[in-house]
Amino acid sequence: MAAVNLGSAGEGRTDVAGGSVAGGTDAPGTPHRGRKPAPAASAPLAPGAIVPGATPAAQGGPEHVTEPTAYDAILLAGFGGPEGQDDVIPFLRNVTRGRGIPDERLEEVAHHYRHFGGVSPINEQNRRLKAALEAELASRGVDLPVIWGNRNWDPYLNDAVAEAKARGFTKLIAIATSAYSAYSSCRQYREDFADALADTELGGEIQIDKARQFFDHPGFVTPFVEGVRDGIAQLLADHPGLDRATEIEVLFATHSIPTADAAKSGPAERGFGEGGAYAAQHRAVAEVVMREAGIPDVPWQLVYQSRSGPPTQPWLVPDVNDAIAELPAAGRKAVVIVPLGFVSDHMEVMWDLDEEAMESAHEHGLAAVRVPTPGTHPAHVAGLVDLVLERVNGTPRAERPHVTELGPWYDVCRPGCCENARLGFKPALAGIAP
Ligand SMILES: CC1=C(CCC(=O)O)c2cc3nc(cc4[nH]c(cc5[nH]c(cc1n2)c(C)c5CCC(=O)O)c(CCC(=O)O)c4C)C(CCC(=O)O)=C3C
Ligand SMILES: [Fe+2]
Repeated sequence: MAAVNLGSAGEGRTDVAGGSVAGGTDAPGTPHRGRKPAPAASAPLAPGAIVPGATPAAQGGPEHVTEPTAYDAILLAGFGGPEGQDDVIPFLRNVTRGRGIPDERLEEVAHHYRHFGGVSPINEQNRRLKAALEAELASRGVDLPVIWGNRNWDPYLNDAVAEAKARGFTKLIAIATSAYSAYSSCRQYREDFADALADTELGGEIQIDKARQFFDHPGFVTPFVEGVRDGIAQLLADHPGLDRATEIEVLFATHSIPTADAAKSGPAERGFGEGGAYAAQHRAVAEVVMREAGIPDVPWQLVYQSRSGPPTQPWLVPDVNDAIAELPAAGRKAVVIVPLGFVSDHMEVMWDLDEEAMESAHEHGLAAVRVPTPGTHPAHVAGLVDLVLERVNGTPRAERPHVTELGPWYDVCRPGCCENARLGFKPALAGIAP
Protein backbone atom coordinates (compact mmCIF):
# COMPACT_ATOMS: atom_id res chain seq x y z
CA MET A 1 0.00 0.00 0.00
CA ALA A 2 1.24 3.47 -0.79
CA ALA A 3 1.71 5.75 2.17
CA VAL A 4 -1.27 8.06 1.90
CA ASN A 5 -0.53 11.31 3.61
CA LEU A 6 -3.85 12.91 4.32
CA GLY A 7 -2.78 15.26 7.08
CA SER A 8 -2.11 18.95 6.68
CA ALA A 9 1.02 20.35 8.18
CA GLY A 10 -0.73 23.16 10.00
CA GLU A 11 -3.39 21.14 11.80
CA GLY A 12 -3.02 20.63 15.51
CA ARG A 13 0.09 22.63 16.09
CA THR A 14 0.97 25.79 17.89
CA ASP A 15 2.26 28.53 15.69
CA VAL A 16 4.55 30.96 17.36
CA ALA A 17 6.20 32.99 14.66
CA GLY A 18 9.93 33.21 14.72
CA GLY A 19 10.58 31.87 18.18
CA SER A 20 10.66 28.73 20.18
CA VAL A 21 7.60 27.46 21.96
CA ALA A 22 8.22 27.64 25.65
CA GLY A 23 5.24 25.39 26.25
CA GLY A 24 4.12 23.51 29.26
CA THR A 25 1.39 25.45 30.97
CA ASP A 26 -1.84 24.56 29.30
CA ALA A 27 -4.42 23.42 31.75
CA PRO A 28 -6.75 20.65 30.58
CA GLY A 29 -9.48 22.24 28.53
CA THR A 30 -7.45 25.23 27.39
CA PRO A 31 -7.92 25.67 23.66
CA HIS A 32 -4.74 24.57 21.99
CA ARG A 33 -4.31 27.47 19.61
CA GLY A 34 -3.19 30.58 21.37
CA ARG A 35 -1.69 28.58 24.23
CA LYS A 36 0.06 30.86 26.66
CA PRO A 37 3.82 30.55 26.63
CA ALA A 38 5.16 29.11 29.87
CA PRO A 39 6.98 31.22 32.38
CA ALA A 40 10.52 31.17 31.11
CA ALA A 41 12.47 28.98 33.48
CA SER A 42 12.13 25.88 35.57
CA ALA A 43 8.54 24.67 35.52
CA PRO A 44 9.30 21.35 37.23
CA LEU A 45 9.39 18.54 34.69
CA ALA A 46 9.31 14.91 35.57
CA PRO A 47 12.78 13.39 35.24
CA GLY A 48 13.39 12.47 31.66
CA ALA A 49 10.54 14.56 30.29
CA ILE A 50 11.22 16.39 27.07
CA VAL A 51 11.65 20.11 27.48
CA PRO A 52 9.01 21.40 25.09
CA GLY A 53 10.80 24.72 24.60
CA ALA A 54 13.50 22.94 22.63
CA THR A 55 11.26 22.62 19.59
CA PRO A 56 11.46 25.22 16.81
CA ALA A 57 7.92 26.43 16.27
CA ALA A 58 8.31 26.67 12.53
CA GLN A 59 8.50 22.89 12.30
CA GLY A 60 5.46 22.05 14.39
CA GLY A 61 4.13 22.40 17.92
CA PRO A 62 5.84 21.12 21.03
CA GLU A 63 3.97 17.82 20.62
CA HIS A 64 6.24 17.00 17.70
CA VAL A 65 9.91 16.93 18.55
CA THR A 66 11.81 18.13 15.50
CA GLU A 67 15.19 18.51 17.14
CA PRO A 68 17.40 15.52 16.29
CA THR A 69 18.12 13.42 19.38
CA ALA A 70 21.16 11.19 19.86
CA TYR A 71 19.54 8.15 21.49
CA ASP A 72 21.71 5.38 22.93
CA ALA A 73 19.15 2.60 22.74
CA ILE A 74 15.56 1.58 22.03
CA LEU A 75 13.39 0.46 24.93
CA LEU A 76 10.90 -2.11 23.64
CA ALA A 77 8.10 -1.89 26.22
CA GLY A 78 5.72 -4.84 26.34
CA PHE A 79 2.70 -5.82 28.43
CA GLY A 80 4.24 -9.03 29.73
CA GLY A 81 2.55 -12.36 30.29
CA PRO A 82 2.89 -15.57 32.33
CA GLU A 83 5.22 -18.31 31.13
CA GLY A 84 3.96 -21.22 33.21
CA GLN A 85 1.07 -22.27 35.47
CA ASP A 86 2.76 -20.87 38.58
CA ASP A 87 3.01 -17.44 36.98
CA VAL A 88 -0.68 -17.05 36.18
CA ILE A 89 -2.04 -15.74 39.47
CA PRO A 90 0.93 -13.49 40.32
CA PHE A 91 0.72 -12.05 36.79
CA LEU A 92 -3.01 -11.37 37.12
CA ARG A 93 -2.37 -9.68 40.46
CA ASN A 94 0.22 -7.43 38.83
CA VAL A 95 -2.18 -6.43 36.08
CA THR A 96 -5.24 -5.82 38.20
CA ARG A 97 -3.83 -4.27 41.38
CA GLY A 98 -6.23 -1.56 42.54
CA ARG A 99 -8.50 -1.98 39.52
CA GLY A 100 -11.66 -3.45 41.06
CA ILE A 101 -11.86 -6.39 38.65
CA PRO A 102 -14.38 -8.92 40.03
CA ASP A 103 -12.98 -12.29 41.18
CA GLU A 104 -15.18 -14.20 38.73
CA ARG A 105 -13.59 -12.30 35.85
CA LEU A 106 -10.09 -13.11 37.13
CA GLU A 107 -10.97 -16.80 37.43
CA GLU A 108 -12.29 -16.76 33.89
CA VAL A 109 -9.14 -15.10 32.56
CA ALA A 110 -6.92 -17.46 34.59
CA HIS A 111 -8.76 -20.30 32.85
CA HIS A 112 -7.81 -18.89 29.42
CA TYR A 113 -4.14 -18.91 30.39
CA ARG A 114 -4.41 -22.36 32.03
CA HIS A 115 -5.90 -23.71 28.81
CA PHE A 116 -2.58 -22.87 27.12
CA GLY A 117 -0.41 -24.39 29.86
CA GLY A 118 -0.23 -21.12 31.79
CA VAL A 119 1.80 -19.61 28.97
CA SER A 120 0.86 -16.38 27.27
CA PRO A 121 2.26 -16.15 23.76
CA ILE A 122 3.08 -12.49 24.28
CA ASN A 123 6.63 -12.73 25.63
CA GLU A 124 7.75 -14.99 22.81
CA GLN A 125 6.16 -12.54 20.36
CA ASN A 126 8.13 -9.70 21.90
CA ARG A 127 11.35 -11.72 21.74
CA ARG A 128 10.69 -12.25 18.04
CA LEU A 129 9.83 -8.59 17.54
CA LYS A 130 13.06 -7.59 19.29
CA ALA A 131 15.08 -9.88 17.01
CA ALA A 132 13.27 -8.54 13.94
CA LEU A 133 13.92 -4.93 14.99
CA GLU A 134 17.60 -5.74 15.54
CA ALA A 135 17.84 -7.30 12.08
CA GLU A 136 16.10 -4.31 10.47
CA LEU A 137 18.34 -1.83 12.30
CA ALA A 138 21.44 -3.78 11.29
CA SER A 139 20.34 -3.92 7.65
CA ARG A 140 20.03 -0.12 7.65
CA GLY A 141 23.36 0.34 9.38
CA VAL A 142 21.74 1.91 12.47
CA ASP A 143 23.70 1.26 15.64
CA LEU A 144 20.94 1.27 18.27
CA PRO A 145 20.69 -1.66 20.68
CA VAL A 146 17.22 -2.83 21.75
CA ILE A 147 16.45 -3.41 25.42
CA TRP A 148 13.22 -5.20 26.27
CA GLY A 149 11.15 -4.62 29.40
CA ASN A 150 7.53 -5.35 30.37
CA ARG A 151 4.91 -3.55 32.42
CA ASN A 152 3.57 -6.67 34.14
CA TRP A 153 6.05 -9.52 33.96
CA ASP A 154 9.69 -10.47 33.84
CA PRO A 155 11.79 -8.86 32.39
CA TYR A 156 10.22 -5.82 34.03
CA LEU A 157 10.76 -2.21 33.00
CA ASN A 158 12.86 -1.80 36.17
CA ASP A 159 15.22 -4.52 34.86
CA ALA A 160 15.40 -2.81 31.48
CA VAL A 161 16.28 0.53 33.05
CA ALA A 162 18.93 -1.17 35.22
CA GLU A 163 20.32 -2.81 32.09
CA ALA A 164 20.50 0.60 30.39
CA LYS A 165 22.43 1.93 33.37
CA ALA A 166 24.82 -1.04 33.36
CA ARG A 167 25.50 -0.57 29.65
CA GLY A 168 26.04 3.17 30.04
CA PHE A 169 22.94 4.30 28.12
CA THR A 170 21.31 7.56 29.20
CA LYS A 171 18.90 8.44 26.38
CA LEU A 172 16.26 5.85 25.52
CA ILE A 173 13.50 6.00 22.94
CA ALA A 174 10.64 3.71 23.92
CA ILE A 175 8.39 1.77 21.58
CA ALA A 176 5.29 0.59 23.45
CA THR A 177 3.67 -2.44 21.86
CA SER A 178 0.29 -0.76 21.60
CA ALA A 179 -0.98 1.37 18.74
CA TYR A 180 -3.90 3.56 19.87
CA SER A 181 -4.55 6.31 22.41
CA ALA A 182 -6.12 5.39 25.76
CA TYR A 183 -5.05 4.87 29.34
CA SER A 184 -4.24 1.14 28.97
CA SER A 185 -2.65 1.49 25.56
CA CYS A 186 -0.63 4.67 26.00
CA ARG A 187 -0.60 6.63 29.24
CA GLN A 188 -0.11 3.61 31.50
CA TYR A 189 3.15 2.90 29.69
CA ARG A 190 4.23 6.52 30.28
CA GLU A 191 3.34 6.23 33.97
CA ASP A 192 5.20 2.96 34.28
CA PHE A 193 8.31 4.51 32.69
CA ALA A 194 8.16 7.23 35.37
CA ASP A 195 7.71 4.54 38.06
CA ALA A 196 10.65 2.53 36.75
CA LEU A 197 12.97 5.56 36.93
CA ALA A 198 11.65 6.37 40.40
CA ASP A 199 12.06 2.76 41.65
CA THR A 200 15.60 2.49 40.35
CA GLU A 201 16.45 6.08 41.36
CA LEU A 202 17.82 6.64 37.87
CA GLY A 203 15.58 9.58 36.99
CA GLY A 204 18.48 12.01 37.20
CA GLU A 205 20.61 9.93 34.81
CA ILE A 206 18.33 8.30 32.29
CA GLN A 207 15.89 9.95 29.93
CA ILE A 208 13.03 7.95 28.43
CA ASP A 209 11.18 9.43 25.48
CA LYS A 210 8.39 7.62 23.68
CA ALA A 211 7.77 7.11 19.97
CA ARG A 212 4.33 8.26 18.83
CA GLN A 213 1.26 6.01 18.80
CA PHE A 214 1.35 4.24 15.45
CA PHE A 215 -2.33 3.33 14.80
CA ASP A 216 -2.23 5.17 11.46
CA HIS A 217 1.35 4.47 10.45
CA PRO A 218 1.41 2.70 7.08
CA GLY A 219 3.66 -0.01 8.55
CA PHE A 220 0.95 -0.99 11.06
CA VAL A 221 -1.98 -0.61 8.66
CA THR A 222 -0.51 -2.51 5.68
CA PRO A 223 -0.70 -5.99 7.28
CA PHE A 224 -4.40 -5.44 8.02
CA VAL A 225 -5.06 -4.33 4.44
CA GLU A 226 -3.39 -7.49 3.13
CA GLY A 227 -5.17 -9.63 5.71
CA VAL A 228 -8.62 -8.29 4.85
CA ARG A 229 -7.99 -8.69 1.13
CA ASP A 230 -6.84 -12.28 1.67
CA GLY A 231 -9.70 -13.01 4.08
CA ILE A 232 -12.35 -11.90 1.60
CA ALA A 233 -10.63 -13.86 -1.17
CA GLN A 234 -10.57 -16.96 0.99
CA LEU A 235 -14.28 -16.70 1.85
CA LEU A 236 -15.19 -16.25 -1.82
CA ALA A 237 -13.00 -19.20 -2.81
CA ASP A 238 -14.46 -21.47 -0.11
CA HIS A 239 -18.06 -20.33 -0.68
CA PRO A 240 -18.39 -19.53 -4.39
CA GLY A 241 -22.02 -18.42 -4.17
CA LEU A 242 -21.41 -15.62 -1.65
CA ASP A 243 -22.48 -12.13 -2.66
CA ARG A 244 -19.68 -9.88 -1.53
CA ALA A 245 -21.73 -6.71 -1.21
CA THR A 246 -24.60 -8.12 0.84
CA GLU A 247 -23.59 -11.41 2.44
CA ILE A 248 -20.16 -10.66 3.97
CA GLU A 249 -19.54 -8.29 6.88
CA VAL A 250 -16.17 -7.13 8.16
CA LEU A 251 -15.94 -6.76 11.94
CA PHE A 252 -13.03 -4.68 13.19
CA ALA A 253 -12.39 -5.85 16.75
CA THR A 254 -10.55 -4.02 19.47
CA HIS A 255 -10.20 -4.15 23.24
CA SER A 256 -13.18 -2.69 25.07
CA ILE A 257 -12.33 -0.11 27.71
CA PRO A 258 -14.50 1.73 30.24
CA THR A 259 -16.48 4.46 28.45
CA ALA A 260 -15.13 6.93 31.03
CA ASP A 261 -11.54 6.10 30.00
CA ALA A 262 -12.50 6.24 26.33
CA ALA A 263 -13.94 9.74 26.82
CA LYS A 264 -10.58 10.86 28.27
CA SER A 265 -8.49 9.35 25.48
CA GLY A 266 -6.59 11.87 23.40
CA PRO A 267 -6.42 15.60 24.02
CA ALA A 268 -9.80 16.85 25.22
CA GLU A 269 -9.55 20.06 23.22
CA ARG A 270 -9.72 18.19 19.92
CA GLY A 271 -13.30 17.18 20.68
CA PHE A 272 -13.43 13.56 19.54
CA GLY A 273 -16.86 13.04 21.07
CA GLU A 274 -18.18 9.78 22.47
CA GLY A 275 -15.50 7.10 22.58
CA GLY A 276 -12.80 9.79 22.49
CA ALA A 277 -9.69 9.53 20.35
CA TYR A 278 -9.63 5.75 20.99
CA ALA A 279 -12.82 4.99 19.03
CA ALA A 280 -12.17 7.75 16.48
CA GLN A 281 -8.72 6.35 15.64
CA HIS A 282 -10.10 2.84 15.15
CA ARG A 283 -12.93 4.07 12.92
CA ALA A 284 -10.53 6.15 10.83
CA VAL A 285 -8.11 3.23 10.36
CA ALA A 286 -10.95 0.82 9.54
CA GLU A 287 -12.13 3.15 6.79
CA VAL A 288 -8.64 3.26 5.30
CA VAL A 289 -8.34 -0.53 5.47
CA MET A 290 -11.66 -1.03 3.65
CA ARG A 291 -10.67 1.44 0.96
CA GLU A 292 -7.12 0.16 0.50
CA ALA A 293 -8.31 -3.45 0.45
CA GLY A 294 -10.52 -2.44 -2.48
CA ILE A 295 -13.81 -3.35 -0.81
CA PRO A 296 -15.47 -0.03 0.12
CA ASP A 297 -18.82 -1.64 -0.82
CA VAL A 298 -18.65 -4.34 1.86
CA PRO A 299 -20.47 -3.51 5.13
CA TRP A 300 -18.33 -3.17 8.26
CA GLN A 301 -18.54 -2.19 11.93
CA LEU A 302 -16.24 -1.50 14.82
CA VAL A 303 -16.83 -3.96 17.68
CA TYR A 304 -15.28 -4.53 21.09
CA GLN A 305 -14.07 -7.53 23.08
CA SER A 306 -12.44 -8.74 26.29
CA ARG A 307 -14.53 -6.60 28.63
CA SER A 308 -13.65 -6.88 32.31
CA GLY A 309 -14.63 -4.65 35.24
CA PRO A 310 -17.88 -4.84 37.24
CA PRO A 311 -21.14 -5.18 35.26
CA THR A 312 -22.32 -1.81 36.62
CA GLN A 313 -19.45 -0.02 34.88
CA PRO A 314 -20.18 0.95 31.27
CA TRP A 315 -17.61 -0.25 28.72
CA LEU A 316 -17.52 0.32 24.98
CA VAL A 317 -20.01 -1.81 23.00
CA PRO A 318 -21.14 -3.69 20.93
CA ASP A 319 -19.34 -6.82 22.02
CA VAL A 320 -18.03 -8.85 19.10
CA ASN A 321 -20.21 -11.85 20.03
CA ASP A 322 -23.39 -9.75 20.22
CA ALA A 323 -22.56 -8.18 16.87
CA ILE A 324 -22.06 -11.64 15.33
CA ALA A 325 -25.43 -12.78 16.68
CA GLU A 326 -27.14 -9.94 14.78
CA LEU A 327 -25.56 -10.74 11.41
CA PRO A 328 -27.89 -13.48 10.08
CA ALA A 329 -30.93 -11.22 10.49
CA ALA A 330 -29.16 -8.70 8.25
CA GLY A 331 -28.73 -11.40 5.59
CA ARG A 332 -25.05 -12.06 6.21
CA LYS A 333 -23.57 -15.50 5.63
CA ALA A 334 -19.92 -14.82 6.37
CA VAL A 335 -17.79 -12.65 8.58
CA VAL A 336 -14.21 -11.36 8.41
CA ILE A 337 -12.86 -10.68 11.89
CA VAL A 338 -10.05 -8.11 11.94
CA PRO A 339 -8.11 -7.75 15.23
CA LEU A 340 -7.51 -4.07 14.44
CA GLY A 341 -6.66 -3.11 18.02
CA PHE A 342 -3.92 -5.68 18.53
CA VAL A 343 -0.28 -5.71 17.51
CA SER A 344 0.25 -9.45 17.91
CA ASP A 345 -1.68 -12.68 18.42
CA HIS A 346 -1.70 -12.55 22.20
CA MET A 347 -4.24 -14.03 24.58
CA GLU A 348 -7.11 -11.67 23.70
CA VAL A 349 -6.76 -12.74 20.07
CA MET A 350 -6.14 -16.45 20.70
CA TRP A 351 -8.96 -16.85 23.17
CA ASP A 352 -11.53 -14.09 22.78
CA LEU A 353 -11.45 -14.15 18.98
CA ASP A 354 -10.12 -17.55 17.87
CA GLU A 355 -12.11 -19.51 20.46
CA GLU A 356 -15.11 -17.43 21.49
CA ALA A 357 -15.90 -15.26 18.47
CA MET A 358 -15.28 -18.19 16.09
CA GLU A 359 -17.67 -20.30 18.14
CA SER A 360 -20.28 -17.51 18.00
CA ALA A 361 -19.91 -17.38 14.22
CA HIS A 362 -20.39 -21.13 13.89
CA GLU A 363 -23.37 -21.10 16.25
CA HIS A 364 -25.02 -18.55 14.00
CA GLY A 365 -24.23 -20.47 10.84
CA LEU A 366 -21.68 -17.98 9.53
CA ALA A 367 -18.49 -18.78 7.66
CA ALA A 368 -15.66 -16.92 9.39
CA VAL A 369 -12.04 -15.96 8.95
CA ARG A 370 -9.78 -14.10 11.35
CA VAL A 371 -7.07 -12.00 9.74
CA PRO A 372 -3.51 -11.89 11.15
CA THR A 373 -2.16 -9.20 13.46
CA PRO A 374 0.92 -7.19 12.36
CA GLY A 375 3.29 -9.25 14.59
CA THR A 376 6.65 -9.30 12.82
CA HIS A 377 5.30 -8.43 9.37
CA PRO A 378 8.21 -6.69 7.57
CA ALA A 379 6.14 -3.53 6.98
CA HIS A 380 5.35 -3.24 10.68
CA VAL A 381 8.94 -3.88 11.79
CA ALA A 382 10.25 -1.34 9.26
CA GLY A 383 7.56 1.12 10.38
CA LEU A 384 8.66 0.88 14.02
CA VAL A 385 12.25 1.54 13.00
CA ASP A 386 11.03 4.53 10.95
CA LEU A 387 9.29 5.88 14.07
CA VAL A 388 12.57 5.75 15.98
CA LEU A 389 14.50 7.35 13.14
CA GLU A 390 11.93 10.17 12.98
CA ARG A 391 13.09 11.15 16.44
CA VAL A 392 16.77 10.51 15.80
CA ASN A 393 16.61 12.74 12.72
CA GLY A 394 14.05 15.25 14.00
CA THR A 395 11.80 14.72 10.98
CA PRO A 396 9.39 17.64 10.48
CA ARG A 397 5.77 16.87 11.18
CA ALA A 398 4.76 17.41 7.56
CA GLU A 399 7.06 14.56 6.46
CA ARG A 400 5.85 11.96 8.94
CA PRO A 401 3.88 9.09 7.39
CA HIS A 402 0.29 8.68 8.53
CA VAL A 403 -2.77 7.32 6.72
CA THR A 404 -5.63 9.08 8.54
CA GLU A 405 -6.30 12.77 9.04
CA LEU A 406 -6.01 12.27 12.81
CA GLY A 407 -2.25 11.84 12.72
CA PRO A 408 0.67 11.96 12.83
CA TRP A 409 0.13 11.47 16.55
CA TYR A 410 2.18 13.27 19.20
CA ASP A 411 5.70 12.55 20.42
CA VAL A 412 4.91 14.44 23.61
CA CYS A 413 1.40 14.13 25.03
CA ARG A 414 -0.61 17.09 26.22
CA PRO A 415 -1.48 17.44 29.89
CA GLY A 416 -4.38 15.20 30.91
CA CYS A 417 -4.17 13.13 27.74
CA CYS A 418 -5.51 9.58 28.34
CA GLU A 419 -5.78 9.98 32.09
CA ASN A 420 -7.46 7.13 33.96
CA ALA A 421 -11.00 8.25 34.70
CA ARG A 422 -11.09 6.54 38.11
CA LEU A 423 -7.49 6.76 39.30
CA GLY A 424 -6.83 10.30 38.08
CA PHE A 425 -3.43 11.96 37.78
CA LYS A 426 -0.17 10.06 38.13
CA PRO A 427 3.19 11.40 36.93
CA ALA A 428 4.06 10.24 33.43
CA LEU A 429 7.04 10.72 31.13
CA ALA A 430 6.95 11.94 27.54
CA GLY A 431 4.34 14.56 28.27
CA ILE A 432 4.17 18.33 28.35
CA ALA A 433 4.44 19.36 31.99
CA PRO A 434 1.03 20.12 33.53
C1 LIG B 1 -6.78 -1.18 25.63
C2 LIG B 1 -6.10 -2.41 26.17
C3 LIG B 1 -5.04 -3.08 25.62
C4 LIG B 1 -4.33 -2.67 24.36
C5 LIG B 1 -4.52 -3.58 23.26
C6 LIG B 1 -3.14 -3.96 22.81
O1 LIG B 1 -2.36 -3.07 22.53
O2 LIG B 1 -2.84 -5.15 22.75
C7 LIG B 1 -4.72 -4.19 26.46
C8 LIG B 1 -3.69 -5.12 26.23
C9 LIG B 1 -3.47 -6.29 26.95
N1 LIG B 1 -4.15 -6.73 28.06
C10 LIG B 1 -3.63 -7.93 28.46
C11 LIG B 1 -4.04 -8.67 29.56
C12 LIG B 1 -4.97 -8.23 30.52
N2 LIG B 1 -5.66 -7.05 30.52
C13 LIG B 1 -6.50 -6.98 31.62
C14 LIG B 1 -7.35 -5.93 31.96
C15 LIG B 1 -7.63 -4.81 31.18
N3 LIG B 1 -7.17 -4.53 29.93
C16 LIG B 1 -7.67 -3.32 29.50
C17 LIG B 1 -7.42 -2.69 28.27
C18 LIG B 1 -6.42 -3.08 27.38
N4 LIG B 1 -5.56 -4.14 27.53
C19 LIG B 1 -8.51 -2.82 30.54
C20 LIG B 1 -9.24 -1.50 30.49
C21 LIG B 1 -8.48 -3.75 31.57
C22 LIG B 1 -9.19 -3.65 32.90
C23 LIG B 1 -8.22 -3.36 33.99
C24 LIG B 1 -7.83 -1.93 34.03
O3 LIG B 1 -8.69 -1.08 34.24
O4 LIG B 1 -6.63 -1.66 33.86
C25 LIG B 1 -6.30 -8.17 32.38
C26 LIG B 1 -6.99 -8.49 33.69
C27 LIG B 1 -8.02 -9.51 33.49
C28 LIG B 1 -9.12 -9.02 32.60
O5 LIG B 1 -9.95 -8.30 33.11
O6 LIG B 1 -9.10 -9.34 31.43
C29 LIG B 1 -5.38 -8.96 31.68
C30 LIG B 1 -4.85 -10.32 32.06
C31 LIG B 1 -2.55 -8.29 27.58
C32 LIG B 1 -1.69 -9.54 27.68
C33 LIG B 1 -2.30 -10.63 26.87
C34 LIG B 1 -1.49 -11.89 26.91
O7 LIG B 1 -1.09 -12.34 28.00
O8 LIG B 1 -1.24 -12.48 25.85
C35 LIG B 1 -2.46 -7.27 26.65
C36 LIG B 1 -1.48 -7.14 25.53
FE1 LIG C 1 -5.73 -5.70 28.92
